[in-house]
Order: sequence, then C-alpha cells, then structure tokens
Amino acid sequence: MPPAPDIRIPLDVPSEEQERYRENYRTITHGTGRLMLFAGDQKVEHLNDDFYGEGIHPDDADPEHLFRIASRARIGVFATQLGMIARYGEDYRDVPYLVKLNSKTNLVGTTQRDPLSSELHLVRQVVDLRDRTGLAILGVGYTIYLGSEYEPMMLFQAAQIVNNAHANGLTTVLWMYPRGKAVKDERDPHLIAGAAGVAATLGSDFVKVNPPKAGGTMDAALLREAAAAGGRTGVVCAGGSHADAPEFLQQLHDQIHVGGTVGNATGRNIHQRPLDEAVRFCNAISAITLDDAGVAEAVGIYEGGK
Ligand SMILES: O=P(O)(O)OC[C@H]1O[C@](O)(COP(=O)(O)O)[C@@H](O)[C@@H]1O
Repeated sequence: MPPAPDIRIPLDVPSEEQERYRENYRTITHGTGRLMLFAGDQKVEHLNDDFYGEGIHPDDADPEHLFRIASRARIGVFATQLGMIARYGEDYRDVPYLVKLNSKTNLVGTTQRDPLSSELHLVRQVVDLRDRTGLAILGVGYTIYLGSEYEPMMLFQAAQIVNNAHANGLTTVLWMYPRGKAVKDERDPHLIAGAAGVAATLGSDFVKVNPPKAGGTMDAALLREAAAAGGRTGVVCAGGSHADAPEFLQQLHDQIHVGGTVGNATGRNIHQRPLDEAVRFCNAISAITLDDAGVAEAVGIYEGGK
C-alpha cells in the first residue's frame, strides 16, 4: 500500500468546503492519492457499439450492468452521466459517483467536422442532486478535444467546471483527448504531455489521457513526460479496447511504476465482461492501483474469484 500522501487542497476550495473536498478526495483515492476510475460514460461516445456485439457479454446490453459492477466491486469512483445517476441512483446508493458533464457521439467523424463536446449539465445541478438525494456524488468530469477548432469553448467550460466544482468541495477529472483535423497523431507522447499540462493549468485534480504510442507501439516509459507535465494534477490512462486480462494488468502496473501515472480510468475492459468476472477484474485493477500489488497477485484476484 503506498503511503497516504498529504492531501493538498487547492485554493479555489473555500474554507467552508475544505472538509468536504478532503473527504471526497480521500474517498475516491482510498486515501492513497491513486485513482481507480470505472468509466461508464461510453453509451454516448460509442453509442451501443461498446455494449452489444461480438466479444461483449450479454450482461452489458442493460445499462444497469454498470451499476451492478460499481456496487459490488472495489472501485475509486464510477463515472457516468447525470441522467443515468438520476435513473438508477436510488437503487445504488452505495456507489461513489463522478458526474461526466459533457459527451458527444462518434456519428460525425473527425474528418467531417472537428469534435465539440459541450456540457449537458451545470455543476449547480450536480450539487442540487447531491444535496437533495444524499447520493455519494464526489466529483465531476469533462472531456476536452484539444486541437479541435472548438477548443476555446471546451477550455472555457472546463475552466468554469473545475472552479465551480472546487467551490462546492467536488473533485475533478478532465478527459484530455487531442483530436481534430489539426491533430496529426493523437497518441504522440509529447502532445499527450502537453494535454496533461493543459489540465494542470485548469487546476484539475486528475487528468485522463490515452496511452501514448511511438512508432505504433505503447511503452509505459513514454508516459514519463506527461506524468511530469501534469505536476500536482495526477495523470491516469484510459483502458482502451478489450485486452487479455493479464496483459491489461501488466500494462497498468507499468503505467504506474514505469510511466509514473497515478492510476487508470477503465470502461470497456471492465463492463464488457459478465458481472462476476467484471467485479473480479475491478478488484484486480484496484489491487495494483490502490495496494501496489504485483501483477501475479492481481491476476490471482481476477482468476481466483476473490
Ligand atoms: O477515445 P474515444 O474512442 O473517444 O473513447 C472515449 C471513451 O473512452 C473512455 O475514455 C474510457 O473508456 P475505455 O476504457 O473503454 O477506453 C471513456 O471514458 C470515454 O467515453
């Protein structure tokens, strides 16, 4: 288990919200400073492609599968849209939630038009739902497509969201995806480091990036520049499309211990599995992320039904 780092409370958290922020940050990191985020927001980004079809377990056809996993598994926080939390939250009050405030579909390709993902809800509405329901809404998230011709609007919305979230004791995760006609290589290590730096300038607590590649291959060492560029904004990687479990766990271990990331944000690799297996996979991911477990131990958790 890594030592519990002192929590640095950003100055845009007012004194009356500092205790709430500290508790929210401690809860989503399990007191470790590391983040295990279960991503369940792709029903917009990828429509039903991520939830139905070859290689995807039938359990994933029902949106409630996401909540069943989040409720049973050891996770830091479950990220999904406000509407899903409003519809299912009453039956899953034990889940730690992060509200993903913007989303866009992939129906319009980047070659047709640069991506714009505008906010669907305001932080004020998240705070209202939290305070009226008592649900464990601990943070908010937002995607910026850096390099898009609509970048200025997304940067402004993200800046306002981070400021308003901290003002209400909420933590923040920015999804930073360089994407648009001006972006030649979304996985370029130096560009991804730049994206992490932008998240740092916005004051976000965490930034999620896609793992960088050089010459078509992923190497955890390529993350070192981004991990440094993020500074006090912790860098985590997206999980990506379905991978063999031991390979995924080795990749995660390397991202943290070689690349210097502080965790992960995984969707498909978790929810495309049947419920019991998805829960065990979350527990394996959390063992690496939160307990500094080795890959063999994590694979044992995934295979052993613990
Ligand atoms: O890079 P893309 O295809 O836009 O994927 C974006 C989606 O991937 C995620 O970042 C992570 O999901 P995965 O782990 O399934 O890749 C989601 O949170 C997000 O909606």
